[in-house]
Amino acid sequence: MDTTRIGLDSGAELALSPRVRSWLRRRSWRADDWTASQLAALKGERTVSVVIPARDEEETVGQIVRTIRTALMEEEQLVDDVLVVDSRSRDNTARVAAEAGARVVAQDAVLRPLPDMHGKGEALWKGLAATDGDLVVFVDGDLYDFTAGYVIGLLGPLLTDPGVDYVKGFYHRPLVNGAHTDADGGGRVTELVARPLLNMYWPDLAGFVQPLAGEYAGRRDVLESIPFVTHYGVEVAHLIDLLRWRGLDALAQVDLGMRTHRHQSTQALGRMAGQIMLTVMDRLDRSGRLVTQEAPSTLLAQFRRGSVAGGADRELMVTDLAVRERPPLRTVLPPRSAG
Ligand SMILES: O=c1ccn([C@@H]2O[C@H](COP(=O)(O)OP(=O)(O)O)[C@@H](O)[C@H]2O)c(=O)[nH]1
Ligand SMILES: O=C(O)[C@@H](COP(=O)(O)O)O[C@H]1O[C@H](CO)[C@@H](O)[C@H](O)[C@H]1O
Repeated sequence: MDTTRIGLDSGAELALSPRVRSWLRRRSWRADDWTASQLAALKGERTVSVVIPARDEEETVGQIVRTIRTALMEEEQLVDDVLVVDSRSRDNTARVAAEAGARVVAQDAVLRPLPDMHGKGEALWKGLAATDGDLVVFVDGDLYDFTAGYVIGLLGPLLTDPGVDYVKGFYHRPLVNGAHTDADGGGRVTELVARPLLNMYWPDLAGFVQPLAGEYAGRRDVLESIPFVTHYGVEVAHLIDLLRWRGLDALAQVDLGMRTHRHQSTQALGRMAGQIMLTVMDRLDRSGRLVTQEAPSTLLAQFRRGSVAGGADRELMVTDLAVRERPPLRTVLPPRSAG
């Protein structure tokens, strides 16, 4: 089986650890290595939930839900539940998702007595809590070219290899800016922040093509046993925590082809980068690898063009990037009844 199209140049052959080279060969697949009918037959009694975190995604969430329902719930019975977590949307995300056939929950309505937390990581943790599938697939709600193959590819290793607990998607990520497309310009925070930091401090994760991919899947018992960092720290923390707890071989990746999505502004990505850096520094601190006299500030000052009162031509704005963390869900939920 041609499991991957990732070639290694001579420099990489020498530089990459044998463990990562071996992992790349054994733990990289392609979405078309499986079909929905094959996996539907294989899944047996196991159940599958798809969780879509969505904040102001009325333009794209409906098509994603319809694709999943038609291809993977009606034509094939691979997916049992598709949930959209309405993450304080200010548009018609909830209505569009419901009309497309998704179950919809409001992020802050799940596990109500708990105090609210914020951001994408919170939406995902609440989505995990509001579903019960043995396997859980996370799909961003802002994708323009989502196909059922994303879900099929992510489920493939989990349904065929009991040694795999968690699967990340990877893809080519064009950066679409109006009429101009940079074929591999997407994943800016990945290339500028996450990949360098992971290579520096967790080189075993160097083989992940898209460590921040928003499409990934895992076994519920594993997902309920790890913390979910709020905001945009969630993906990088998952990889670091799972590497430490389950080991590299429990992780895998699948080539999903191409991914285009709604791009955020550079300043928004600056805030995302700050949250990822704070998460990485927290993980370094926890493992005793970061010795500092004082904790890093969580405040980010940014400057944006625009007139403000008094005629200044740029405005200083300050954002508190502090991320928090939800504990493993199993420490919050009552024990599941056996059976
Ligand atoms: O507070 C938030 C922030 C983001 N998202 C969703 O998480 C996904 C990824 O977020 P975003 O597109 O902002 O990140 P990017 O893909 O630009 O890195 C999208 O479906 C968002 O609607 C969310 O549910 N709550
Ligand atoms: O990969 C990235 O650099 C960022 C930004 O992507 P773009 O530069 O807008 O294509 O997108 C990802 O990062 C977020 C933080 O982990 C994830 O939550 C998003 O799902 C993912 O798209």
